[in-house]
Amino acid sequence: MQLKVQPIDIKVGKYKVILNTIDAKELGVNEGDRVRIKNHETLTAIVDFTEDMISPGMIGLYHEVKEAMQKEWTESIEVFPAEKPRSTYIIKRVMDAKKLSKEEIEILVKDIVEENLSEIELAAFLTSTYINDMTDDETEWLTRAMIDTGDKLEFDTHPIMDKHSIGGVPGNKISLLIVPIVAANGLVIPKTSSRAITGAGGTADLMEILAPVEFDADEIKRMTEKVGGVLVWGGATNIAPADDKLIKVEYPLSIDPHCQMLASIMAKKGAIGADHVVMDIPTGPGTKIPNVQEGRKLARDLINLGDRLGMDVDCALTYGASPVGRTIGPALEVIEALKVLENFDGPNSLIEKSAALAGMLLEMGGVATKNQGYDLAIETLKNGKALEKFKEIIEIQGGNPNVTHKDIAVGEFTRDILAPTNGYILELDNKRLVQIARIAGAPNDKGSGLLLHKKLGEPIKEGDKLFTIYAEKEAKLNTAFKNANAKPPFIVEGMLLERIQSFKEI
Ligand SMILES: O=P(O)(O)OC[C@H]1O[C@H](OP(=O)(O)O)[C@H](O)[C@@H]1O
Ligand SMILES: O=c1cc[nH]c(=O)[nH]1
Repeated sequence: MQLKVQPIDIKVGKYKVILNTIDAKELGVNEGDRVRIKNHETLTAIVDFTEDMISPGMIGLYHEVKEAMQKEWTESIEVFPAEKPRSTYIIKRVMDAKKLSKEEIEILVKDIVEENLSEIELAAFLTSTYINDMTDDETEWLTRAMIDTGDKLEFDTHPIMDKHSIGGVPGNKISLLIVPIVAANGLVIPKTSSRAITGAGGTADLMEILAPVEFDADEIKRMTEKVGGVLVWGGATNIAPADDKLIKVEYPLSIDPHCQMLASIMAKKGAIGADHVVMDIPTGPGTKIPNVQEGRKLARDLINLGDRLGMDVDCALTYGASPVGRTIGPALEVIEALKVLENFDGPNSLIEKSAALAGMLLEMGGVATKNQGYDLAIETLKNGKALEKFKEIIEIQGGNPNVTHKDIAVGEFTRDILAPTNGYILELDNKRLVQIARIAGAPNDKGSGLLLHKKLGEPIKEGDKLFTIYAEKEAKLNTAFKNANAKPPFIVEGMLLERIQSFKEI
């Protein structure tokens, strides 16, 4: 069918076109099917429908298709129905709990990277792997395919250190302390991070407040060679490019399937050529890993995958039953991290966790002797060397190295949630805290989030502040406030939990 071209300057992240339903019917294609479009070159695109936006006889070309055809622009093009990519049949096999071959996984990852799959197909793939986990072999092939479809970093110097958290605990701003501690001790740590997946602020969302985080592989190498470390967003690089495309679909589903998590993390480590990696596995109710047994199992899987890829991986099962520190959401978390770096002033949970993991890396990298890493990490925070290094990292990434915690802007709209009664904080629901912070606008509104005044086990009096919600927009604040009151993320109880009476005849 010959159709007249109508450019639509909207970026949709893949090759997509939009057809009037009348033409679509005549072509015999349904929404989500593929068409091949031909001017001088041929390109396959996913079909959207409209009844009124595009008239019959026309075809709307979204930005990516328009760009691809720009070289040899024509006013009309030929459109044919096309086969779906082979990956869609491979995804069906995953839905049916069938095991995939190495070749099938390579085809699938290539199609993900080349944007040949729709969000629906990607969601089906992710949901299927959430239900039917992959085998060790499949996970290794998935990881290798993710590494091989992107750029790789090769440093002349070794060892290359790295750290990664599986996420799932709110307020986990520890990378902002660990990377400078490790680099300040002469080790090399080119850290790439994701944005939030199930949380209200990923490391990349936090770091972006202090400096740009979008760099390509060559820039990451150059900056790391200069100052020993970086904190950048993996999604902006072409390092393991399938990763961010999958994470974008995981985010609205709030899922992080086991095999995807392993591949996502280890592909980023493999692509930067990491020799020694420390993995943070927050464990406890309301996290991705509910108990220590599950945590140990994941640790074994990560160590095993590291071994298959030639990396030395140590895992830290960390306390995850309540947030790290007292802040959730990008700006609030950055302030808390900067205060520790500037004055060694901050919650124990944040300082202890960061020093413990940094200490493991210092030992693995051979700059601290066994069991001395933690002390060296604390010393590096106290003597200001970590702050000095962090400033170098901020500067090389294009931020202001003289920034202090006082410069970080938080949301101007705030409301306090108060304790309904005297008692103790008996429960602190991680998932609800994240939900409330997200409703308030985090992570995209960087100044939105929560400041916790009380944590698990702490005593509280009726009317005391439990936590403060920060938001950049008043409407979001009010919705978050209502949501927090409707289903509070805390349970406050007196010491007498419940009175159970003996059976008495009255
Ligand atoms: O949003 P949830 O699922 O909590 O986890 C995502 C966060 O966890 C990891 O942290 P890091 O890069 O090791 O600092 C990711 O990179 C990301 O920042
Ligand atoms: O980088 C990360 C962290 C947690 N889970 C993932 O899938 N990727």
